[in-house]
Amino acid sequence: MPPRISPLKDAMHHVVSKTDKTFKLDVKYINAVKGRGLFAKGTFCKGDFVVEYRGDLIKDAELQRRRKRYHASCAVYMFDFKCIDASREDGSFGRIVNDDHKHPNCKMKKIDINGKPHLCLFALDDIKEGEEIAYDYGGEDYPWRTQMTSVDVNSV
Ligand SMILES: C[S@@+](CC[C@H](N)C(=O)[O-])C[C@H]1O[C@@H](n2cnc3c(N)ncnc32)[C@H](O)[C@@H]1O
Repeated sequence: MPPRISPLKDAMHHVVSKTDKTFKLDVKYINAVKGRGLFAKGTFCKGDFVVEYRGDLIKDAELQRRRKRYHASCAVYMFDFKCIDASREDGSFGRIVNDDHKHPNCKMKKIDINGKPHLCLFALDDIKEGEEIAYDYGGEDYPWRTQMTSVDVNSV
């Protein structure tokens, strides 16, 4: 087996080259509620770098300005730690990752590269082929966390 590349070096490589792991990840349509999701088409080991949440790094004043301008369905793509605005459909994979606050398999971490912060997802556990990539979006009460789907209703 080839030696494992350090997750941080791997993340830096993908951040700098603005590339996603297209050989290990796939975007698939799930359903009308969730929309699309990102799925593993290879395996990941616990700790591995998975994907960058790529977008425009914007300041607070610009964040407030864009929030007023955007429809709610776009505003949810804005990851607010400073703010990464990933609302533009640019074909990148990070913006497709859905929320799972109960059983996330990835964790978002901020890493600084060349003096700029970047948001990257790292595997919390080993991830099997076919698993959906998901992380905990954070504390907000997002509507989908309380809404029951027809799948939930049928299993009650
Ligand atoms: C950053 S986007 C994720 C990608 C999105 N699913 C797509 O198709 O572009 C966030 C949006 O995905 C949906 N979403 C994310 N996690 C979800 C979940 N656990 N259940 C239902 N919808 C979810 C919500 O519509 C949310 O506004």
